[in-house]
Amino acid sequence: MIDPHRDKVLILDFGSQYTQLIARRIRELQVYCEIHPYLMPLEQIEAFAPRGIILSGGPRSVYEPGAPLVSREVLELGPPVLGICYGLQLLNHILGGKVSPAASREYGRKNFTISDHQDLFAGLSPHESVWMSHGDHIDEIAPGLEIIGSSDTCPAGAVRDQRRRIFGVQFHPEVKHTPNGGKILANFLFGICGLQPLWNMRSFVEATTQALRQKIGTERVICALSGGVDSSVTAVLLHRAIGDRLTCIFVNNGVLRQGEAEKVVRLFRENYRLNLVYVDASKSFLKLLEGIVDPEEKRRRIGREFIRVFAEEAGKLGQVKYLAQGTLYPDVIESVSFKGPSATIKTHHNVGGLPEVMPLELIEPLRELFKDEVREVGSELGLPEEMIWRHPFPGPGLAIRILGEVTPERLAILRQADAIVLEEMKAAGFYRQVWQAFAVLLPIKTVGVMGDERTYENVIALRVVDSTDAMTADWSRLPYDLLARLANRIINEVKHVNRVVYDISSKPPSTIEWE
Ligand SMILES: Nc1ncnc2c1ncn2[C@@H]1O[C@H](COP(=O)(O)OP(=O)(O)OP(=O)(O)O)[C@@H](O)[C@H]1O
Ligand SMILES: O=c1[nH]c(=O)c2[nH+]cn([C@@H]3O[C@H](COP(=O)(O)O)[C@@H](O)[C@H]3O)c2[nH]1
Ligand SMILES: NC(=O)CC[C@H](N)C(=O)O
Ligand SMILES: [Mg+2]
Repeated sequence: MIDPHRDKVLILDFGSQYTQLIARRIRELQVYCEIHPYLMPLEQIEAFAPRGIILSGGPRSVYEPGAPLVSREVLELGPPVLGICYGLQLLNHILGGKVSPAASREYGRKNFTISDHQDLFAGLSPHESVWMSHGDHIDEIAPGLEIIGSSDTCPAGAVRDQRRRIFGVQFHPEVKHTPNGGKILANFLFGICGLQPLWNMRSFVEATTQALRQKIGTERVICALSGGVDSSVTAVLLHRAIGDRLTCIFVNNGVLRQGEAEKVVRLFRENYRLNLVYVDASKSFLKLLEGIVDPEEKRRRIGREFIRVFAEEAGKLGQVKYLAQGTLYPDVIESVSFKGPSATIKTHHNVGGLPEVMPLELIEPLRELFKDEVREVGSELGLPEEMIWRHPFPGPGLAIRILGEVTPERLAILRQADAIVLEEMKAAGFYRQVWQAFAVLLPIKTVGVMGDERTYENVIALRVVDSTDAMTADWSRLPYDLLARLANRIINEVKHVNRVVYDISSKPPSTIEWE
């Protein structure tokens, strides 16, 4: 078996907003890569054994005191190096050239003239459109470097040293606004570094299954399973590796969607025959939520109860060594990035520090993957489409979509409305096109008229958003007739609702959820 990690690329991060995009593009070209802070020690770089090194862009200027630098040794390790934007300026600086502020800042689409098509620009036209975003430029080119491309205001727009296999571009090949950026990256990876496109989810599944078997040996593993994409793929992958030695714990917290508990249990018990402990703790959760209207207090109570229930169930299982979690690569990057541990990581991302409660070692088989790669793994593993394309659903569930107190009556209203939203979104073919679609029950009543009778009933807000990572989002421009159908069905079919409104706020300044 060929190891999909064999041909890998190291991306040293200098703080560019595009660093993750570089990684995405390389992965799309089927090459494994990792992002590390520019301060990664030389021995660690050597141990990582990259077959190509990319220096990212960054907000600083190389000539400033305290600018982020790497030692010259990094350029002399052996693997070819590609500097992008700040990375190019850095190369030039380290190799003895001069970088200074340009007369005019270049920002946006630019025409770029290519003067050499041998390696980095093989197969490209003499003129290409590229995306620029810089205020500094190469003023004096370092000894050994030659110019292979330029724009009207940036003479040293692309440079190389063929002997030492060092390359640099002032523009950003990783953004879509550089239409042939992918070709340039492919030239670097396949032409210059001589890599092979080994990274695909089939080989990932094979390699990871073996690695998990080796690591876990004869020990036992537990996994908190929500039925969401991340924990489901984690569970199925582990089940494939260690079979019966995996036990999943799925908690019904009383605020799940309509039919969700049954669906998750059926899918995992019947299709995968995996050990699934189903804990119906809905009574205790709902009891704890009685009278609570503050959103943060709802979250805290649900989080604490999750941990209690989980610990109790895990305790019943006896000797367990590992806890599996569906941590993804963006979570990892956020916590190791150039800027240091990020404050934006959501505290809710795992079940809330379970390892502190129980002395378990963590297993995170998806920690190298982006969400779309996780979905592909799910597909390789034969998970049903419905599960793979499921919208994210928060751990505190419907509790944070019922504004005000969570009561059995109000839960029933929201569940039914929510089920209609999902059904109609799927029927109209819009479910997969949007990031999330759900109903929210508002804590107010409004007047309506039904069959000549005055009504005084609840309002449902519809929230449907487009997003790529939930960090920013915009309301989806759904067709009016779909909105009309949603409103009609909800008002007609759900008792105690007489009005539906559509949320047209973007994030920021609003958030996706209402609480
Ligand atoms: N009802 C539940 N029972 C057991 N574990 C749960 C439950 N809800 C959430 N969890 C745990 O909390 C983790 C975080 O939940 P989160 O919603 O962020 O991720 P997910 O459900 O795996 O995927 P998605 O983001 O697609 O919903 C889950 O991966 C799972 O381990
Ligand atoms: O597991 C979770 N526990 C939570 O407490 C929680 N709050 C928000 N979300 C999800 O995170 C994304 C961003 O949501 P917001 O824009 O509302 O912050 C959206 O996808 C939300 O659904 C949660 N997920
Ligand atoms: N985007 C970048 O990498 C910018 C690099 C450098 N700070 C400049 O403005 O030229
Ligand atoms: Mg979830």
